[in-house]
Amino acid sequence: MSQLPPLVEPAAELTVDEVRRYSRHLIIPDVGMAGQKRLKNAKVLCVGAGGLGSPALMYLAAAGVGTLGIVEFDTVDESNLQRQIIHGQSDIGRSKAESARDSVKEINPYTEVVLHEERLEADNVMEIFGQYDLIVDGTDNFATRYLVNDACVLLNKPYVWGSIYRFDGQASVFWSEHGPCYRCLYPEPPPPGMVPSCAEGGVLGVLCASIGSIQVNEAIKLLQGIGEPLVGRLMIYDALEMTYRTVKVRKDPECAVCGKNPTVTELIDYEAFCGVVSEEAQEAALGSTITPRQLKEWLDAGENIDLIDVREPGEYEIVQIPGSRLIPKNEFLMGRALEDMPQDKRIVLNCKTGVRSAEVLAVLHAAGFKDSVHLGGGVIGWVNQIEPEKPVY
Ligand SMILES: Nc1ncnc2c1ncn2[C@@H]1O[C@H](COP(=O)(O)OP(=O)(O)OP(=O)(O)O)[C@@H](O)[C@H]1O
Repeated sequence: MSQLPPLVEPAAELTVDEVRRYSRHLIIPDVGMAGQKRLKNAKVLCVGAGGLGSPALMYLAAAGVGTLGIVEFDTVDESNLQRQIIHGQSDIGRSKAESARDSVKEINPYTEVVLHEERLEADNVMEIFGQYDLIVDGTDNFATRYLVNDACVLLNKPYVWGSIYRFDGQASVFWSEHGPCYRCLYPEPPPPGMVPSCAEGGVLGVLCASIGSIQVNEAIKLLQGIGEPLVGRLMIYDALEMTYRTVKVRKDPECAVCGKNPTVTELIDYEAFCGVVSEEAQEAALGSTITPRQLKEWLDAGENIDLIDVREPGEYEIVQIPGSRLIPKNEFLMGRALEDMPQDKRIVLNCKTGVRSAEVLAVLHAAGFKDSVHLGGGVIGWVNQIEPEKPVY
């Protein structure tokens, strides 16, 4: 991919204060006065003010982007602060959108901030995206990614994408007019439960800065029309090995949304498309879900049960239900754990919130362990109702 034309026209002028503020940009030949004026005229939307959205918003603001939109519906949780550096201790419990706006304003009072305090969904995305030149995605779920992608294709907007997990990060720019879209790379979402989220698997806080700042770098290049954008390339970063590499991504002529004969010509139901919980799991959980109080009664009465925790070892180390033993979900999905299942005891599964245990329950029911059950609400529900002195995460 060679250089693309600038996405926005330059603003009429910079004030004396702005010249002082952006002087280290202005003396870069590739940016200069014209480039900085383009940033001033730019309208950039960041979806999510979380791990990726934090550094993205902070650097977009510091760089002098004139208008920053923030779509975010959630509030700041203590467990966010390890990586979501746009929020601080005193923001716990506040709206993330408002907290992010305050930080942006502190970094750069010349940036106009527009808040969209709602969940981005099929029925608001076109109206919101229509107000911006470029979309930076800082979200963490497949339904939103396919939604953002499809809306960007339909509106012909560049989509600056990033993804993080533990020590691994990826970034790319999807822009169907000039290259592939997200669906060309990932035509289908993974089956529910197959790809763990950061909430399940964890994420190194500083990885957000590495990938979020690459997203800002790409946004700035696109707005100004400089350098080689990541259009048609996927950047893969391994923070443990400390390697960056890029691989080519080709436009798929059969792509459902940007191909020659698209089947997706308007927005769809993305929650259903991404199947947050599989149908098998939902079916298995029907009539086979117990409450924390029920489990407590069984444990106190010495019932003949085998309580199996299907989370990851690091999660088990933080907090467990007394008497449980650990067998991570994948051991069931790969079929390895089934051999060790007791024939003479009722199996009770638990995970963090009840999603993963429902997936395993479906596997157990299919393997003939029909009376096995799982704990609705998982270990979080257990701590809240039975052992509130224990930590949650
Ligand atoms: N459809 C959406 N509309 C608006 N904001 C979204 C949407 N989907 C996700 N987000 C926001 O994107 C951010 C993603 O941030 P991050 O991946 O760091 O996760 P988190 O949800 O804050 O943390 P965790 O899942 O670990 O508790 C979150 O603040 C989340 O509320």
